[in-house]
Amino acid sequence: MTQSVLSIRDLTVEIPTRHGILRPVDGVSYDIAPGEILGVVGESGAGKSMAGNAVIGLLSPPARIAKGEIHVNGKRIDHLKGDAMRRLRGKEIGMVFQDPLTSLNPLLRIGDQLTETILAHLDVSRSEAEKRAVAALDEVGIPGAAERITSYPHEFSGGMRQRVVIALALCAEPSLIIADEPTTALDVSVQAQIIALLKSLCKERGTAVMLITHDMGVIAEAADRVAVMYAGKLAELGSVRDVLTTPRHPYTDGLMGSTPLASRGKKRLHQIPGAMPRLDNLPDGCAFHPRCPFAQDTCRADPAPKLSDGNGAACWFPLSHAEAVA
Ligand SMILES: Nc1ncnc2c1ncn2[C@@H]1O[C@H](COP(=O)(O)OP(=O)(O)OP(=O)(O)O)[C@@H](O)[C@H]1O
Repeated sequence: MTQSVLSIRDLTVEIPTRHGILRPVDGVSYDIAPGEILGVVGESGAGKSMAGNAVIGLLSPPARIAKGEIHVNGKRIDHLKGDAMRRLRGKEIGMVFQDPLTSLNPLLRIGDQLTETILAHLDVSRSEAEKRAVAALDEVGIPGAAERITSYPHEFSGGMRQRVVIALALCAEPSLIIADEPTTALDVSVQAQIIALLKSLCKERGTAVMLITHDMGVIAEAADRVAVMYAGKLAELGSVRDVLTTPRHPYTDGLMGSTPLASRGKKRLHQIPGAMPRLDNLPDGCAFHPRCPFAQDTCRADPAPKLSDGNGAACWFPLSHAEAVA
């Protein structure tokens, strides 16, 4: 069996507050294989970014990993701090955030940023690093890469800048990319191009991707598997084909109903009523029950069951396909 690039087990992030301990990520487990794109989806506040930030050691205090393990290429990393974590970022884990300007230094030419990143993580000469920097820009579709290498970040359009960020994330040949809403800040017309670029480059190189998005359309376009999060927990996990064609969790079905692309041609729940509960005011039982059209007494009394063998839906009464399309 191929070793997973990323393996998360029972990951729990806690935030101590005056109102008690909040758990924005609560007992989450999944794996990502080489070359696989795992889409992590859910409404705002579901805990998607917290899970990604936990992996790359960028949780803002007082948020902290309270329980669970994170392994990258078989090596446990959840306890790493400072320099050890910084070395891992860039070399083994590349990052693409929503706003390209958070990843790029506005005062440095992009060629220098690429070259320094390559030199920091790969054992190559400066001239080889400079050559690779041009090749990296070329690969992400920056026209005239050899000349644009001397440009500053502000001299690119938003879409082109995100291409530069992808080049920067991939230039040290990491085995894992964490992409957190990589297209949300871009014009609709360039969103699909950036997702297609990320997908093709990672597939070519066998890079694993954790693709965080609120958009089921992006999941349908790019992901191989999908993890649906709700109020810090995994609601559903499975292959994109299974989850999008026959969602088992009523929340997943509702998310699909609000996405024209993902629900095209299918009759689904139209909208999920209400809003996700605040973490300091979670209902008893399954956190989704107040919004669930299928909730029964068990759902109101008992926390949702865990996913069995890491797949399926964390639901007492998962939808049969007949119900999902009724
Ligand atoms: N310092 C904090 N104190 C209390 N709650 C916090 C703090 N930081 C984050 N949270 C809560 O943690 C939860 C998870 O946030 P997270 O950013 O991971 O959500 P998300 O699914 O990525 O949403 P979005 O798409 O809006 O970024 C949210 O409910 C948020 O309000």
